[in-house]
Amino acid sequence: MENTTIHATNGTSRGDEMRSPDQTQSPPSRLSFVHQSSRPITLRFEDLAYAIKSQSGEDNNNNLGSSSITNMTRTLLNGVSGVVRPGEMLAMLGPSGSGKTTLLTALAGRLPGKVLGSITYSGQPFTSSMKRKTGFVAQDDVLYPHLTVIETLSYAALLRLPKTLTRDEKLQQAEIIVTELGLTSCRDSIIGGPLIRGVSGGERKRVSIGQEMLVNPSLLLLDEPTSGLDSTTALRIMGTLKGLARGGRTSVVTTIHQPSSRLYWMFDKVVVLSDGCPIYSGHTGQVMQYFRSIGHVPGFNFVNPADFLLDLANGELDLLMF
Ligand SMILES: Nc1ncnc2c1ncn2[C@@H]1O[C@H](COP(=O)(O)OP(=O)(O)OP(=O)(O)O)[C@@H](O)[C@H]1O
Repeated sequence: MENTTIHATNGTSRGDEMRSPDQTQSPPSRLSFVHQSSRPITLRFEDLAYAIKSQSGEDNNNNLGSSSITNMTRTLLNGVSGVVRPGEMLAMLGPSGSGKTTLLTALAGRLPGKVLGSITYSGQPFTSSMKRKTGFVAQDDVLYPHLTVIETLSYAALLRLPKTLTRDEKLQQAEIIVTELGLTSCRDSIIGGPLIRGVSGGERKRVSIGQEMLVNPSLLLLDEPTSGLDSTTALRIMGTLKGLARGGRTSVVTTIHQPSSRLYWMFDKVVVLSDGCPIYSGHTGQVMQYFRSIGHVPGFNFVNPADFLLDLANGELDLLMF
């Protein structure tokens, strides 16, 4: 049985789980193909640390243009652990620059240089076979500006779905994704780009997510999937991802900036980062109980635990009563 792992300043762990009613229900979905995942994966990361070498230049003599370069090491992640089982959704929360994207990129096996600690995928290291089972939606997605929404998804379906499906079945999957992600009204609009006006930023983000959902990943990693979206659209997308997680036994990991309370409760687990260090890693339902147990109680009645966590991660301790 899995125990909740909580890393905080004192490293304490707690066991009881509280869940909101929202967490126990998976939204219905019609993603027929993507719900057929037969390769569920447990993602486990333990004590991750990552540092980069940066150079800072300082002019010694401006007239002669000479300068001294100092090599500095900057730690971007330190002691981060967690586990995501098939069907679970994990959120990475923290202030801007706290290391969320770095951690997500590490879990996707895409970080250059050495990541200390251990990352395993059902007990195995990252391999090219694991890469094929992983979907990654980056913060700045790259799409062809001249293709329409349905063309983009149809090409992705034709290129990336297995040969066991007929051409018509593949195209049908693209249509299902269009409906599922609420893209029907812009189905035939071009994606667009800096020079040609196309779909909105939120619609564009949904197309990027759809491209990855199409291929039925065992592990789906998404960087800020809800940024720039209104809360209703954000909830709808997360509902779709939750349906994918539950139905397809996909492990879903996302970075997220400022989730609403309803969005927060859609996640099973959360890792909260502060300057690259975890202040919490475990079940979403246990957060308040855990921080209360170590003396951090919100100064007023927080409706949204995410607000409390972000205050903590930002060092806003004056908002708290001890
Ligand atoms: N290759 C790099 N070289 C120098 N600094 C880097 C590099 N990659 C990341 N950083 C720094 O590491 C820190 C963490 O970056 P990261 O993108 O992981 O943060 P984040 O929590 O995702 O931020 P945001 O919410 O703003 O996207 C930032 O201060 C960033 O500037």
